[in-house]
Amino acid sequence: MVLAQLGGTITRAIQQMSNATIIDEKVLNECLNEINRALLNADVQFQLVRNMQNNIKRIVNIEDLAAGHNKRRIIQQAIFNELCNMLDPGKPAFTPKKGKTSIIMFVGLQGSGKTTTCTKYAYYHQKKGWKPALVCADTFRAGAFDQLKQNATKAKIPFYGSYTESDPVKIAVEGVETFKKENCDLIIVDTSGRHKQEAALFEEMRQVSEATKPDLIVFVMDSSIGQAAFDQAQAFKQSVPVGAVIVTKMDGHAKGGGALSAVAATKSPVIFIGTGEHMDEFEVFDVKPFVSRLLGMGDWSGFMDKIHEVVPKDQQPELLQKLSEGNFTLRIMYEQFQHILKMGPIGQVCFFNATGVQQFGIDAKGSRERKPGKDQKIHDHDGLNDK
Ligand SMILES: Nc1nc2c(ncn2[C@@H]2O[C@H](COP(=O)(O)OP(=O)(O)OP(=O)(O)O)[C@@H](O)[C@H]2O)c(=O)[nH]1
Repeated sequence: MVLAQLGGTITRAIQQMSNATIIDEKVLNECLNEINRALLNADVQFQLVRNMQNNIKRIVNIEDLAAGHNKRRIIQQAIFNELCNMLDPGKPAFTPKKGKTSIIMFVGLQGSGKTTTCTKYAYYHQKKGWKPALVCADTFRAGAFDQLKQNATKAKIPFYGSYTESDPVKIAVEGVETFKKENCDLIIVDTSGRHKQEAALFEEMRQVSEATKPDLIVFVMDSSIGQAAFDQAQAFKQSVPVGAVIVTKMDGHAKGGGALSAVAATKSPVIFIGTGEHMDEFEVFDVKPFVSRLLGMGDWSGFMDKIHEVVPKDQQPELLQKLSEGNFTLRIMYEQFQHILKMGPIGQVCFFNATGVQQFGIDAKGSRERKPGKDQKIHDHDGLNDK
């Protein structure tokens, strides 16, 4: 995980600055140069890095700081705030409400992980009591519908798509209408992968968006995209009103800095990160805890969230009751031990998910060839029938 290396380098630069006997302009510049190098190495866009350096210098005016000021803390705080600002466009993404129909459209480059992420997003909400549904409007990649169907079936999420219809707008509209009638509160529309040179495909994406009127358009971005992230993300934003970003493959060897560039290009926040191929390898993204973890400052809120996730909710009051009565038996200890094991290696709990709870696997892409002779539309209510 190269982002962890980035965090390590920034932390070391701050540490070196802290070790200096006197903190003057030269020491500050050395620290900032080191941080800049680390960010550029992690593929963060040059302009963003330069803005960050200028902002910190403007906030931390060494000459003007009186002798009594704790310069180290002020600089540390300024670096922390600037990293947060880079990832925070200042306005939150649209938040769907349980029980009220919301349409969420997923867009992105080929292979960025849209189909996988659509299912993860649906599964995440389904676990929280929502009624999600998936619509496959990807008519470009043969096998996309089979992949979505397979994932949806495993997660028992209703899905809609077609083997023969080649118009994604038609499928998207039909799917959305069908699931609206079924009172689904989260209708997720998966679209084909495309890149900014493909004008026709961009036009098609715009039409799907216009026809389905999504409440939120999510730009799915592979964390390994690197410096190309800014331009690609900007091209998507110029065609459709992207309102949020999901960064995938954060478990790989990607430098991850492209995420910062995508936020800047789309002026939209990162809402989730994908941390593996499996359905539950998906985490809510919060800027401050993320930057805290990046700088090795720990993230206790994330840790507590994880505990709440692995200890079943219905057992929590009973457990608290027993503990408050001083009733701590070997069985309770064994059960809690089992829950803690589900959290995976402790070092990764607060960084990038390694829960080890892999109830459903998501398969790799299906065949690139369409299977002939299948002409029926598929609309499976419980997702269990493999038509
Ligand atoms: N390691 C890892 N792999 C992922 C993650 N998300 C998706 N993948 C894998 O990335 C590959 C591409 O994912 P898809 O969901 O098919 O991507 P797509 O954007 O729908 O692809 P197109 O429809 O061709 O544009 C698959 O092998 C996924 O299993 C992730 O967070 N981590």
